[in-house]
Amino acid sequence: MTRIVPVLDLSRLEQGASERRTFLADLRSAARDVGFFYLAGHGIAVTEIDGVLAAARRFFELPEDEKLKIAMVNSPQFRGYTRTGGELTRGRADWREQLDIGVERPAIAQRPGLAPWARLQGPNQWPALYPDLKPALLSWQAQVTAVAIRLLRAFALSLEQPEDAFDAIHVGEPNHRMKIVRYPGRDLTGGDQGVGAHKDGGFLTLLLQDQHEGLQVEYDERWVPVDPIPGTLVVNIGELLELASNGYLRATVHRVVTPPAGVERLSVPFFFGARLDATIPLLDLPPHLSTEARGPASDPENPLFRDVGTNVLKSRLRSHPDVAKRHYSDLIESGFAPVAA
Ligand SMILES: O=C(O)CCC(=O)C(=O)O
Ligand SMILES: [Fe+2]
Repeated sequence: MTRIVPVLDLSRLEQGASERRTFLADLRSAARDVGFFYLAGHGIAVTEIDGVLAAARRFFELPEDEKLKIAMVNSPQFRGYTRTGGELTRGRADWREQLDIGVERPAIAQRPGLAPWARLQGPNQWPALYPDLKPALLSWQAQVTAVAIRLLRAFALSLEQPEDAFDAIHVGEPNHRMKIVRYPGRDLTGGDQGVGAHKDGGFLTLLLQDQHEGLQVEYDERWVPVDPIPGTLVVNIGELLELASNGYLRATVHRVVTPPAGVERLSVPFFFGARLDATIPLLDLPPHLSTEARGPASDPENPLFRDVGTNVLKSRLRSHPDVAKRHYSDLIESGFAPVAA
């Protein structure tokens, strides 16, 4: 039986012209059909994979008050710790705790006329009691960024575009976000929504999951499990790639179901986005592809904008109303974005 969510081996890109061609065809059909695949052959060492999961585990074992010292609500850049139940998906609480990390850059001094999304640039928050976390997560960030860029180039080729078609959206100031996430077991939570059904907002997501099940993708009007395969990353298409390909590629809805009682699940999603100052291009697809482009399936509750910074800021404000109220009340009062109560 073929898997609904296929496994693709990235090293085939380097195995001669014919292997490369079939890899690109497989990539295109996986991304178009289910929008999710497992990536093998990515070149990231097992020790690195084990290391980032161990670092995540140690962070979550810190005392609650230590984690709360770096609570996300301190950060206008939406970086830091969110306790279980503190994040909303479509207005409902997700039962997971997490630490959000972005690109380490200095904050931009505020002045009149600056775009609202310029406030998203700035430093991360790190736990004083666990100094090794920063190098572990920044090392992971660098490795998955390199894989994401290789994949993005492969996507460009698979859509019969120049290899550098997406360079303008990341070169110089790549923008991405990652998280370490812990889903507590059913005995400790208020429901079964680990994270509610959603699409990812960036270009591509590269997800590392531990050995526990829970991730599911919507396919053919049912939920299909994306159970862990050791050594692989799970890749899914984000809304920006759907938008750039006019819906030829699909940003698929997915969710995480709370683990059974006594089990906790860890994951490390990495969201490769576009520069905040970028505008998403509309690719000029060849006729045999453009006739099959469905147009992006924009969620009416969450409309998409080609202007990346506006898009990112609106979705962050919606997910984290406490940060919105503390740091963005001026924007909310001016009607910039609706925010959950
Ligand atoms: O934890 C996971 O497996 C997936 C998380 C996810 O979909 C997200 O954070 O966007
Ligand atoms: Fe997601």
